Amino acid sequence: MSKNITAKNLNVYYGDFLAVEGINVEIAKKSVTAFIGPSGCGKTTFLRTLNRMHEVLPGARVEGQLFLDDDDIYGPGVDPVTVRAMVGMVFQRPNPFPTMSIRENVLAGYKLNGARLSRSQADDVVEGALRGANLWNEVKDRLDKPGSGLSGGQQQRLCIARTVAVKPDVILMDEPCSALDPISTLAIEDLIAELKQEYTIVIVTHNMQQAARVSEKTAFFNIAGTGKPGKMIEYDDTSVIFNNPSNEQTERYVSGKFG
Ligand SMILES: Nc1ncnc2c1ncn2[C@@H]1O[C@H](COP(=O)(O)OP(=O)(O)OP(=O)(O)O)[C@@H](O)[C@H]1O
Repeated sequence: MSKNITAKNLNVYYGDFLAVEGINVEIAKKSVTAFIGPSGCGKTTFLRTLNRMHEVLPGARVEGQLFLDDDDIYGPGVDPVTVRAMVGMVFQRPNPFPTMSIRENVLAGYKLNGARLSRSQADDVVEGALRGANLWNEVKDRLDKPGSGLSGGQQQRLCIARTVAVKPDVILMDEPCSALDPISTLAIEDLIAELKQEYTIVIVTHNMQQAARVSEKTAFFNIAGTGKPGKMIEYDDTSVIFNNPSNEQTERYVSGKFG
């Protein structure tokens, strides 16, 4: 249910523009890895290559290899839709489907995949996913009410429930708390700590305290200047990145001297 991620010599383009260059990284299963770095250094771009979301933009492409365990997700004949079922994504703004009920939102992935569930199977999926997202107790009496009627923090947990419902191997989170208040943020951080027991989690965050709180490993990205590609400068245990980084750029960034 959880897979290792390995990138080998990965370059990421928007048309002719090389946005991210030369990524080599191994991310262990059942762990949380944070991507940090200044704006525009390619964190989101690289994150979106991990489930082949990048290529939905016209002209966007990837060079190199990206493995989930031993399978290259960019290998010949691999269906991006299958990859996206294995690698779920949670976005910056909670985005439940506004016309769907809470229950329908949780089941949306099954519907998209064309799976047919009996009523009792669907009930089990809904309860399991909402429990997994620490939302069950708050919504169990209003499953048929619209998902858009929940608070922002609850909506984000609903989006996490929708993601875990289809049992992915990896969960990608792109600044999942940036639109949330501090209490909801802590609820999501607690949830991340629980989810890592089952999933490989990669999170982009601008909040360095958050990276320090939730992740075991941190990757620092940087960019040499406008128009230059973003690079992964240093990747290590989170405690090393924040307390004793080996690269001077990392040290300057985590100590607040730039960015
Ligand atoms: N759709 C796009 N088309 C062309 N270039 C893009 C597109 N999206 C991003 N870029 C460029 O790719 C580079 C990396 O952007 P990206 O959004 O990945 O950075 P980031 O580190 O996630 O930034 P932020 O922290 O501000 O979200 C930037 O130069 C950006 O302008």
